This record gives sequence, C-alpha cells and structure tokens, in this order.
Amino acid sequence: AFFSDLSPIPNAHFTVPLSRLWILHKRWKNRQNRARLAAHQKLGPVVRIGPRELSVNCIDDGVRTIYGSAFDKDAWYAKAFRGHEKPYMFTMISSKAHAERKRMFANVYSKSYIQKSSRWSEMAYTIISGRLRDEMISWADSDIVVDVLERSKACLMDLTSAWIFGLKHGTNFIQNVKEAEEFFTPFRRTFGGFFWRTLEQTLSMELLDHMVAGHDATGITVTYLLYEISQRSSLQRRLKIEIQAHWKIGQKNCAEQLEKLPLLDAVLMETLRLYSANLGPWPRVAPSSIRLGKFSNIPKGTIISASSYALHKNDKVFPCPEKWLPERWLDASETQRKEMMRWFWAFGSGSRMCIGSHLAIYSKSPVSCASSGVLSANAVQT
Ligand code: HEM
Repeated sequence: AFFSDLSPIPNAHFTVPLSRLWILHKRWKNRQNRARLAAHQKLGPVVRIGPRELSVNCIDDGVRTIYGSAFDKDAWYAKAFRGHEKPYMFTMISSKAHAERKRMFANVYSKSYIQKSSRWSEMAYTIISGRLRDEMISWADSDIVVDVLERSKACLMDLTSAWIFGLKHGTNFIQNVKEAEEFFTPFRRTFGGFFWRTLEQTLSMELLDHMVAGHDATGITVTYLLYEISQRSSLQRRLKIEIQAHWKIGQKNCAEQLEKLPLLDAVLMETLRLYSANLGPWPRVAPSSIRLGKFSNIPKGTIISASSYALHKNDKVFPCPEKWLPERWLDASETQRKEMMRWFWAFGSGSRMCIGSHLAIYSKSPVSCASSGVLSANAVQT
C-alpha cells in the first residue's frame, strides 16, 4: 500500500494507505466533510483518504475529469440508498440504463419546459399564494411556534407532487398538517401503501425518489434561506420591493419572470452555496489510469469523490466562505461571477448532475417571495 501508484499523493492520515478505518470513523461520527476539508486546506487539492480512495477539491484536472460521462458511480450508492428492490436514476451504476431512464424525464425537468409551462404558474399561484401565504399570515398574526423545517418540507412536497401528478392528485400538506405528520413519520410506510402498490414498481420507485429529493433537499434549503432573511429586516424590505416591482404571483410565465430578480437570485445562490442540502461527497470509479492535478498514473478502479461542502469553501473564489453574504453575487464583476459559477456545485455536474435543479430553483423562488412579503410586514424574530 505504501508503494502503490497512489503513494505520491498526500495522506489525510498516516493509516490511510493501509486501511479505511480513518474515513469510516469520520463518516460514522458525521464529520467526514469537515475532516476532508481540513485535509485539503493542509495538503492540497488531491488527498488520499483510503488504500484506493481519493478526495479532490479542484475544478480543472479534478471535478471536470471525474464527473464526465466516462466515470461510473461507485457501488456505494446502491448500498447507501438500499431498501428499494430496483435501482432508480440516482442509484443506477450502468450508464446505458441510466441514459435510458434519464431520457424519460429530462424534458419535464428542463429549464425551458418549466419556464414555458402555464401549469407551473397555476401551481405556484394555488400553492404559494392560495395556501402558503394565508398560512404564513395566520402564523404571523398569532403567537404560535412554527416548525419552519417541517412546514417548508410540506410546501415543497405539495409543489413537487403537483408537478409530478398534477395539482388535483398532489398532496396538500400545507393545509392538512395531520396528513403531513402521518406521511413524514415514517413516510416510507405510507408510501408502501395501496397507492404505490398499484403503480408499476419501477416507476413508483423512480417517482418516490423524485418526491424525496423534491421535498427534502429543497425544504432544507428554504429553511436556511428563511432563517437568514428573517434576521435582516432591510434585506426583507429590499426583496419585497424587488418582487413587487417585477412579479405578481399567478401571472403567466412566472418561472421566467423570477429569473429577472437579481436580489432574489443572489439570496438563493448564496443559500445553496453555504447551506447546500446535498453536500456529497459523490463517489465515482476511475475507468482507466488517469491524471488528477499534478498526479498521474492513478490506477483504474480508484474511488474518487468531491463535495460541494469543500468546493464552496474556496476562499479565493468566495472570500469569508463561512459567512452568508448574498452581496457577493450582486457585487461580483462578470469575470468573478464566471469563476464563482465554475466552483458552484450544489447540483453536481456532468451526466449525473441533478435532474431537478431547475425545479428546485423555481420552487424555492415563489416560496421566498411569499415569505419575504410576510416577513417584512411582520418582523419575524428568531
Ligand atoms: C435544493 C435542492 C436539491 C439539491 C441541492 C440537489 C442536489 C443534487 C446533487 C448534488 C445530485 C448529484 C449527485 C451525484 O452526483 O451523485 C443530485 C442528483 C439528483 N437529483 Fe437533486 N437536488 C435537489 C433537488 C432535486 C429535485 C427537486 C429533484 C426532483 C426531481 C431531484 C432529483 C434528482 C435526481 C433524480 C438525481 C439523480 C440524477 C442522475 O443520477 O442522473 N433533485 N441532486
């Protein structure tokens, strides 16, 4: 192990050429991302974390190489997300099977499809303006304590399920709190019920995964976003002015309209940068001998991964990376923004990049609009 082709690469811990214990221990303690970031800060962009496992934290000769189409996902996906009999898009290893599955869904999740969709505008109007906003006003008017994470997830589940099944067949967890509770604890059992058994299993597993991704990661991000804006009353006011000037909820092509709001965009991007809900690391397997950074002859079969957690903490690209500073997106020059976008990795990249990234962005936007309107009117305390 000490004399393998990986031996020129710096070790995150002296035991890593011999054993996976170090990284397994960090994973078990839920400190993997922090430990890997610390190793990169000390040892550089390519670090060895196991006998045949590497961590990378650079774009050129790193993320760009690994997350191209030639690298398969590692078998970890199937183990980590077990419980389903059949693989679905997220866990599929074979690129042929994955490409076939992706073709089924790529169009309905594409940016242009959502932007042009009058169905999306209708959904946003009914769910955000009709349900969420009313609920939020009643929370703000009373003194009740609201579990923002649970309510955000409920709202995002309503949006995701409406997008997948149509408004009529989607959930209404914003208003039906009891139903939402029954679903979220333990939601797998509910999803194993009659409805799902009547669907063809492969399709139900695939859609279940989209529903999970749709409400969970997006709900977590929205919660952080609300937390940050709830503490900045002047930002709430500026957001409200921007939104009122450019957009009325329920108007046609609302998704397209949302793109034109620079402050809202900055708030979303900064939240996804600092509080990305799907941090990684996302492991891939080297298909042949490859080169990463200054290291060549990295053997076929080496497991290599990167994480948005570490990439988003590059202080040359994102100064004061631990701080939530939406202004960094507003004040950036064109060149700086280009560089920030190169390092922005909340949705991964390449052929296995998040298929729901546009849906996630367009879901978060109207929720933030509705929330900032309410927050600025009622000075929410945290
Ligand atoms: C803030 C919200 C979200 C974040 C941060 C996020 C992040 C990610 C990331 C980083 C990946 C790539 C993982 C990898 O390389 O292995 C991914 C994949 C995926 N995401 Fe998302 N996601 C979000 C929302 C959604 C939504 C709303 C959907 C609903 C359709 C979705 C469906 C998927 C699917 C199906 C994949 C697998 C794609 C493939 O393997 O081709 N995600 N997501």
